[in-house]
Amino acid sequence: MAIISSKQPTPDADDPARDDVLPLETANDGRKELSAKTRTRKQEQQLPLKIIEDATGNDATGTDARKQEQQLPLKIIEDATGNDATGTDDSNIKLARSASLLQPNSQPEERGKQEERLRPQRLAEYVGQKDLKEILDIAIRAAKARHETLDHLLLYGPPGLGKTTMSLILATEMGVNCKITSAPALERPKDIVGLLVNLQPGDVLFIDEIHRLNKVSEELLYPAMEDFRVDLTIGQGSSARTRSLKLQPFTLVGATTRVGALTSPLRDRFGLIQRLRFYELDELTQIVLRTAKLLATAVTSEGATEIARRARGTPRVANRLLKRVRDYVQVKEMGTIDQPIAAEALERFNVDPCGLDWTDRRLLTVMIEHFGGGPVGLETMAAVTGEDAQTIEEVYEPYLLQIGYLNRTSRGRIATPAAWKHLGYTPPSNQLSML
Ligand SMILES: Nc1ncnc2c1ncn2[C@@H]1O[C@H](COP(=O)(O)OP(=O)(O)OP(=O)(O)O)[C@@H](O)[C@H]1O
Ligand SMILES: [Mg+2]
Repeated sequence: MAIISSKQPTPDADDPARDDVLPLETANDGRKELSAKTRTRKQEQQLPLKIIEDATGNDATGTDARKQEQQLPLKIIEDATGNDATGTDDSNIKLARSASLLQPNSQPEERGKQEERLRPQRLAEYVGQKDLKEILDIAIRAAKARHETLDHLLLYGPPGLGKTTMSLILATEMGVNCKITSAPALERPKDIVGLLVNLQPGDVLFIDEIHRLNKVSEELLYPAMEDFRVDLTIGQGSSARTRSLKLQPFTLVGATTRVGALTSPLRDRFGLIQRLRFYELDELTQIVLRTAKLLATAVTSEGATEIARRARGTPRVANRLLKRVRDYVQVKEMGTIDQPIAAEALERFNVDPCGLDWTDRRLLTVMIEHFGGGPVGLETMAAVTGEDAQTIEEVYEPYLLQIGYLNRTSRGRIATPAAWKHLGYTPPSNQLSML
């Protein structure tokens, strides 16, 4: 299976051995700057360095930090007390780790061969997403019976829910190759043309982050998707001519976390548009049990459920938590992972029993303490917490909505009584009437 991966590994900010991850201090303007005491010469040249994590959850600390700073809304990992969690102090490192443990975005070490091993290979092995599986099963059977390619498919939903995995499964089920790329790797027209002309009959072309395609690449895709041809302009000025190249029939699978950011001409060219939803507890438990088997790790079903409960409805997080618990059990020579052991290990990593990370908790706490639980507008939340509004909306709110801790109303966001209780507050009696 040909895989063209465009994702570059990012440096690991969690690694305490890294000399470019330094303790931070809060500057007068409330932003974080490197502590003068701990600057090295290398870092002196890079100042100001204040990025620990970008809005996608990827580590942005390092030599590219300034470049990234210009492009992305940024976030600094802080602990629950509002202090930076990036210092050399052990507890701070642990907090920074737990924040990234619960981030659904993939981390560098999750893009290797070992991770590929954990992906289900066939539709029958793919746990959950019942409706999606049914629809795709019918589409696959029909396409196979007619000896045609599958319709183009757009998969959208939060990170880590199985979009890439599903795309690979589709190719396997259809008995074709899957070529994987992502929109940022298709900057120049020749990148996408090169990919398209090299497709074999029936191939699946998977484009991740498809909402980030630039206009030129997107327009090259239109005739490719509709008529399996690509229109090229050869020459310049008055001698310029357009030539059409015929392509092999193929299936485009686009994946995005932001379906609203797709242009409508692109969206309309997909025959199937499917949303992936967060996984239920029993589905995630099955995923943990399956992964444990592949990793030859002994776990009871109660232990698996305990891990699943804290995994934010996301298989990638579930697999990551299982691996951390496995490490813990190995170091402590504990044997089978049962419920108390899983709970103990995850407590040590500061993973909340509901899978909240400290930003989730802070958002809810601010709503409760400063706004009586809401309603409060998104922009106000962003201003008060220092988080980027888009990040709140796309990364944090979906899970809080899913577990019923947050409600969106026309007047703003409301923390539900369940959120009050989870954080140790007593909800006011008028809270229910607000919902
Ligand atoms: N339905 C599932 N059953 C079992 N494991 C799954 C399932 N969905 C995802 N996984 C596991 O979760 C991991 C993440 O899945 P995947 O990479 O497909 O997510 P994604 O939606 O493409 O994420 P991103 O938006 O970050 O690209 C995979 O390594 C896979 O092992
Ligand atoms: Mg993916």
